[in-house]
Amino acid sequence: MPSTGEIKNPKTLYDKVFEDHIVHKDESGSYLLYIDRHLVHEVTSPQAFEGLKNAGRVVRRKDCTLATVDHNIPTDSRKNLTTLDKFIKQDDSRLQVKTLEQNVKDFDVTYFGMKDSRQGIVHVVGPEQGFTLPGTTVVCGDSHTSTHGAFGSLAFGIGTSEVEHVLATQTIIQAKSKNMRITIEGELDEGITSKDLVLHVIGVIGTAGGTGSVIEFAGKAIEDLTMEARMSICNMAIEAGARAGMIRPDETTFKYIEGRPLAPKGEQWTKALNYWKTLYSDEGAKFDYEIVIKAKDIVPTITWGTSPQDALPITASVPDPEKIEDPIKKSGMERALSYMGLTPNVPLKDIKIDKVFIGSCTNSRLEDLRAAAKVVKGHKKSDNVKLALVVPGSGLIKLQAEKEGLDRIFEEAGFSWREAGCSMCLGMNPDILDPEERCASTSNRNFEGRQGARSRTHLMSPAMAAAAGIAGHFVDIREFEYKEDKSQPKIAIQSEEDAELQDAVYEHEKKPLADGESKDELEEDEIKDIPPPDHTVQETPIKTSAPAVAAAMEKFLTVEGVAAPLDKANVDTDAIIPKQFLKTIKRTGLKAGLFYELRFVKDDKGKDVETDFVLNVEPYRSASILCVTGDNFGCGSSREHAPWALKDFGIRSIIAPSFGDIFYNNSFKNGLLPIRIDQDIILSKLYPVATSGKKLTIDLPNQQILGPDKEVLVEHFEVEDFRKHCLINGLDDIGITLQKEEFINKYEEMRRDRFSFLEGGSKLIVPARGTKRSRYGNKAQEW
Ligand SMILES: CC(C)[C@H](C(=O)O)[C@@H](O)C(=O)O
Ligand code: SF4
Repeated sequence: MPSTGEIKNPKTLYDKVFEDHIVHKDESGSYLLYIDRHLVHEVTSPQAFEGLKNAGRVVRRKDCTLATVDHNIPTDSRKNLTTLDKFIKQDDSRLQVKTLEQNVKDFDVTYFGMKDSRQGIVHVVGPEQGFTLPGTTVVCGDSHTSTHGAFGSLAFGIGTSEVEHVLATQTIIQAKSKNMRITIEGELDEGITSKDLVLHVIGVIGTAGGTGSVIEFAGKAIEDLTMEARMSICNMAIEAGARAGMIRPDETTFKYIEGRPLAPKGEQWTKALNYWKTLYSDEGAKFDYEIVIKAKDIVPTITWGTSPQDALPITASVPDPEKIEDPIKKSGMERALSYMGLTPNVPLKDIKIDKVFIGSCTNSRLEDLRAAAKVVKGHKKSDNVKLALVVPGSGLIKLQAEKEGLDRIFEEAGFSWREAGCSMCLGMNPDILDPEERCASTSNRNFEGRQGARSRTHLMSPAMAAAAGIAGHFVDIREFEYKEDKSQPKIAIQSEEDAELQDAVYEHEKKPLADGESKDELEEDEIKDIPPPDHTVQETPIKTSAPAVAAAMEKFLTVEGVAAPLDKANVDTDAIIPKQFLKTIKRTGLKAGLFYELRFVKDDKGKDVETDFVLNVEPYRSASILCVTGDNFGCGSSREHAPWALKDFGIRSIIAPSFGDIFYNNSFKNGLLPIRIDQDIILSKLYPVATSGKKLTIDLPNQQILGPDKEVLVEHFEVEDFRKHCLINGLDDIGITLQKEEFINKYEEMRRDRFSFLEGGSKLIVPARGTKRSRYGNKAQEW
């Protein structure tokens, strides 16, 4: 870090990146931020493109947009892939993929389809291609966009309405988050991975621990990590409830990026590097929260329950609810144990598994596959393990792994080697667990039903998942006996085109850095002052008269209705609307999927039968308010289908102590009002009214909640002025933002100069359409 003496106005890494992207600030404190990189996938984009089409709008910055398919696609061998119609058997999955293919064609967006080796999980593809760069703002209609923060970018998941907003305006409306720093002091012990580290952190701070904050991960243990390991950590920042995770870019970062297809080259590289080296938290910068964890305290960690915070050392036993005093926590633990089919006090190492999943945007990179292959080498999959899937994060990772012979190692051990995609991480494709099957999984979410109806997921590192596949039960990786297999793996033969594409990205694998080599290459004195932006942040008052173009939503003034009581914490969006309902390309008709796993069970004939879940009981079938007692409602996935489903059911407002950030945002975009109220007030004043079946009134103009006799129960609730203004007037954000076009133009003018190394973006990619770069021959891409 360059020593600059005492810094007058010390800033955090987050502050710096945020400030460098402000296009405009209105007097209510709401910011319009410029977005440098927008990743798009098939699940959260159809409704956004449809919105653009209906309004006659175009994609503002095609060069800042990159699309691929990942969630819906089968992971079977693509050797015989001819057409999507034949290859994707599930109708709704095929429709989503084909809809994206049509949209990228109609809007001229760079796209890696299933016949392109560069296709993969969106969060693997961005960094792999050098599209993700330090100091950029990165968004995607996907909660794990936090992954990209490993590069020192400000990267976060958004909902579909925001996807449309970014496509149309290249900006996003944002409030400033809080700054949190988690420092991991000291060095990790041998064999402890970034996955153990992040599971440990979430176990300590909880899934709501980072709510409202951007977490900067710092400390020696983080600095020592590779980029791939750093990505696994930031990937799961969302599981800690954070808006984003960030890590200061350093030599490891620069080395990773250099030479990648979309990385800046020549003079632009030097200019970029000079800027990137200014991206760190200044000494004395103010963090709202500081957490320090000792690296030495981190051991191999796995989850036992249905939330990522249910993490324990592998040496522990299944927790015992009898030892818990807090009644809410106790009943939550009982429910989780019953769902997971676990008995208290059984050592975790004694728990047998049915399946293994090595993959997902958390752990499907080369380093992960190598670690798993090292474990598997020379062993055989245990007989009680029905399936062990290994799913590379991208086609290029698959090729490189095959070049190294990893596929042979897995296959010889009885593991199944697949094509790139999200696979069993959430089972929107054919890879799912059967009911009550237990999986050792390298993914990031162990929610109920996540990998299939009544599936049981345990999160862990790739080495631990691989070892569980060999032993048939969970294993402390430190005790695992590796086999030294002398036989040389058979190396796969690649086509010339594939080899070329892969070299462009993985060439550095051939020449690993010698210790200390990188440090000297980029001297401190190369750091030059980057001129400050030539634009000043402009403030304008909120317009009170709505322009015709902006009026799109139902107005929200007062809502009077029955409030359905929900005595639960950490209600994730997977629970609000399970994955099978995400395959729609419309925003409506989602009522049937709302709380599906809680509202229905199957009878003997496989028909849905209603449970006694609150929304199935009178008078709550017509509830317009949800009164939740526990924290973190709507955590997890960015699926806007959650507010769509709630709205479709008739819910207009949700009261809870706290909310998942993305869900909170998505609600406002759909005329739904989430209200944060202290838990003790909910429990003492609102919940009793809800359980009595009487009505509450939400008065947004006065920011009050009234009881059945119109008595004031909550004197004042908080809501940002801008959001309130939009709800009351039924305003659509895009219309409002487009009125600020002059500011966007001005920002872009500055950006072309100061951040010239970001120009061109995805449009610098060698075109995939009908070129020899197609993986399966020289034919044109299907689209
Ligand atoms: C489909 C998408 C909206 C979702 C997300 O936002 O995370 C998915 O990737 C997930 O992991 O649940
Ligand atoms: S978390 Fe799973 S489903 Fe979501 S993007 Fe990552 S791999 Fe795909």
